[in-house]
Amino acid sequence: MPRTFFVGGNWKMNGSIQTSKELVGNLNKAQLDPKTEVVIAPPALHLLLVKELVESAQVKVSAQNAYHKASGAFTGEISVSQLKDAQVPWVIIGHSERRTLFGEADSNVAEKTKAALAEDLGVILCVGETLEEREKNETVNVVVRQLDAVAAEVKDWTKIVVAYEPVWAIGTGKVATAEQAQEVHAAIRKWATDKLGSQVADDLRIIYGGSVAAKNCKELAGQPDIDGFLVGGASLKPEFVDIVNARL
Ligand SMILES: O=C(CO)COP(=O)(O)O
Repeated sequence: MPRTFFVGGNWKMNGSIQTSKELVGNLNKAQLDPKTEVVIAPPALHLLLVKELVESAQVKVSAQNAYHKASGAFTGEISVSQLKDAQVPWVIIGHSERRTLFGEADSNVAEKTKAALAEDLGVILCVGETLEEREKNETVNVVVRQLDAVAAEVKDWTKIVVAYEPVWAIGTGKVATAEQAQEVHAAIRKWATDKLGSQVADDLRIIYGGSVAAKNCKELAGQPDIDGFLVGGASLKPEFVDIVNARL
């Protein structure tokens, strides 16, 4: 079975009630490639509003983060169980901004992923190297370390989408070339084959994130191991629709 193309829009900490309504309104009006799975991740405060406003069954919502405990004295956090209760079907885990700005270690990412899957959520699991790590030729080692940490806790990867997001490409306008991205995606698929078996590896969606835009998405989408995108800045603009339709 060919892997279903997956395009996520990570709105990060952007927008207001009004702009969220406008973004969903634009998506509701757009012609989306029916073969693409679309998941948008608004700020937590806007998640349920956005979920209510989305008209197409093709478009689902995602949280940008979650805490692994079900409930308790964890001020400011939202649990995976609360996401499940609110019928939010996806969660982004391990985004590099969570890792670098909020101190999330590989072990935190692993326990969050495990907890989210236990609630039957889909997980967009982010991995990727810094510029310094790339320059030291450590890209694949870093990504494998990040994936191994999750694989130590999680055996069933069928509800995980891996997002390869090189940190140096995020929000910088400096997109990885199609060759650079394909090389790492292929290494991730090889890791999955060795660690999880060839069937799981064949089915695993590996998406690319980092300065994806209408102007570069088609070439990236043409690579054999690029199964979609996780889009930041451009997911707040009308061009998000062009990215969803990259394979058309
Ligand atoms: O971090 C990203 C998506 O999660 C990518 O962000 P940009 O598309 O703004 O580079």
